[in-house]
Amino acid sequence: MKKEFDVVGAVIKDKSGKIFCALRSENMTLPNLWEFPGGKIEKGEQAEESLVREIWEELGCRVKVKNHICSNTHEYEMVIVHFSTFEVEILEGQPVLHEHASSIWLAPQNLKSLVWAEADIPTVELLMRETKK
Ligand SMILES: Nc1nc2c([nH]c(=O)n2[C@@H]2O[C@H](COP(=O)(O)OP(=O)(O)OP(=O)(O)O)[C@@H](O)[C@H]2O)c(=O)[nH]1
Repeated sequence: MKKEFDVVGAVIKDKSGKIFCALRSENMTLPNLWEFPGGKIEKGEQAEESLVREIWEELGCRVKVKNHICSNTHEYEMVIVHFSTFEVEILEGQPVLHEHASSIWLAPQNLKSLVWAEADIPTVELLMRETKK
């Protein structure tokens, strides 16, 4: 049976509405794919707590979790990921890459220029649709 994980991802926007996108490094699972920073929810944690912890570990900044954006389940070859994204606001500091290979701030309409982890596509599409309204 495939392992299943609950995973949270952060949608961080700058003042102009650009979104922070992070590139998974070669030594991570799903290497060289773009993602929303975040990670697995650990036992006993709420989704929001995990996101605050993961962003601190991965990007070294303090964030506040705002609204829920999207939840979906994606079945990869090896694992099943239950993925939820939230908009987060940076309270202190600026993202510094501790684990990712690269990062870029992109306007929502340009998000599809990157190759995303498959579980992230529903969030990407929702963010792109929102800006067209
Ligand atoms: N952080 C994050 N993980 C994602 C996204 N999309 C997605 O499919 N995942 C998957 O969800 C899982 C989250 O793991 P993680 O980023 O916490 O990685 P980890 O260090 O705990 O473990 P691992 O990299 O050894 O699996 C990975 O299997 C990753 O491939 C995303 O946007 N952000």
